[in-house]
Amino acid sequence: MSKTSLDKSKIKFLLLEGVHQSALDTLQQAGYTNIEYLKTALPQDELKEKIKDAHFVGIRSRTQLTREVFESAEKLIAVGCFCIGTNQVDLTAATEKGVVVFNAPFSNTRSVAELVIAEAIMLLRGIPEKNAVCHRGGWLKSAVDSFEIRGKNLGIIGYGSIGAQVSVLAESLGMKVFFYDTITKLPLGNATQIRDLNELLGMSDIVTLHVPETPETKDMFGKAEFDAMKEKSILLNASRGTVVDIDALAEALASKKLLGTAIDVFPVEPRGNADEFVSPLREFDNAILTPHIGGSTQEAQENIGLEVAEKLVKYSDTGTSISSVNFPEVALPSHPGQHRILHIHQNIPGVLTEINTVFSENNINICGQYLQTNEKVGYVVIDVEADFSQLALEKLQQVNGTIRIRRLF
Ligand SMILES: NC(=O)C1=CN([C@@H]2O[C@H](COP(=O)(O)OP(=O)(O)OC[C@H]3O[C@@H](n4cnc5c(N)ncnc54)[C@H](O)[C@@H]3O)[C@@H](O)[C@H]2O)C=CC1
Ligand SMILES: O=C(O)C(=O)COP(=O)(O)O
Repeated sequence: MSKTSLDKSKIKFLLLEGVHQSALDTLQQAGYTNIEYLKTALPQDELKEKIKDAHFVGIRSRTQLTREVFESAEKLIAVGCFCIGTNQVDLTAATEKGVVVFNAPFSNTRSVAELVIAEAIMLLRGIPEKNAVCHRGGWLKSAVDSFEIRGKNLGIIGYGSIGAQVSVLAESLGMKVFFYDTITKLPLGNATQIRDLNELLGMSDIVTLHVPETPETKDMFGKAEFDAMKEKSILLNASRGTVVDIDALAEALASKKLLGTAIDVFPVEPRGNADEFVSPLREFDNAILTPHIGGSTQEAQENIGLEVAEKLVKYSDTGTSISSVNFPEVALPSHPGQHRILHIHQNIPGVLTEINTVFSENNINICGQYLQTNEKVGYVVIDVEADFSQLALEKLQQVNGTIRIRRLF
């Protein structure tokens, strides 16, 4: 089953933020040729205009898909986040509109972990400052505040896919790893979970943040947390810019409490490479500032392009919502020769009964059916005899609570 009710050449993909060529190749190989490709994110007004006739949209971390944007996106079926974070998408609004959201939860994790380890080594040796001084014609040959990474304590906050990889790499370099996470996690290697954040901060030479952007992690690292850190320790943040209070960090650098910092993500980031980057951290030579490139490697981007494009193709061709971040997960095996109806509805009592009544009252045989619900929506995939699919489609459109309905051949 890979024929869509709308001719594939009419199904429009809007790909933003320069997603990798592998995404385009995957879509084209699957027969989807109506692709608009842009290298940057779009301001809200332009985005609302462009998204109007898109059936699928592909974004990275920069594009804000707000409720207002979803209101304009009348034809939108699914969103592909070609990254890990989905905080830039109003997932509640997406779900209510029957729009499925996918991401790539693993493909760039190694890239972030490698960057973090490299930065930790650089900062413990004072390289950013020494490098800056050399560039200005100076010479800072000194061993003061210069340390090996071996034997140092690393404190990881958020021991998920990235945090756990940082843990393994750090141990291979001889570091002692401790981590703090809100849920109990299996420590890899010899790592130790610490239940109290302040305790972790007080014992770590290097602290690295790997939490998602949520209401709980917003500003979770402020003055109190800097105060709780060891003297002359280091903070790394390659998670989200909302997690760290940048003014408090600037203060900790100015007072020399910290030996240095590496920040990849900022509360406000330029929309594209042509815009100015503004931050109070610019004045500190011992701050490694990178333009949100933790996951920006060729390897990661190619894998993400393939992974997310495949998920979009699968959802378009077969209705499979497995690994979606906001939708009930459904994958019905194909029944050759049958037609497939995808019905998304509000999760209110009685909808499935009404759906099944349509079939019994009209003598339409169901060949396969799979329903899953979450707190907002129900998603049911039904395979029916080809001759009856048009009738079923028309009747199901009238079912109370219907949000969206689609047919595949
Ligand atoms: N700089 C970059 O280019 C990139 C940044 N990221 C960011 O890194 C984040 C983490 O990525 P993954 O490790 O793949 O996510 P993950 O979901 O696998 O792990 C996150 C961990 O943080 C924990 N956590 C959640 N709230 C917490 C809290 N308040 N305190 C302590 N722990 C908490 C979770 O329990 C989980 O173990 C992503 O959400 C994304 O925002 C991801 C990829 C690239
Ligand atoms: O994967 C993530 O969550 C990231 O932060 C990477 O974002 P990007 O694709 O580089 O805009």
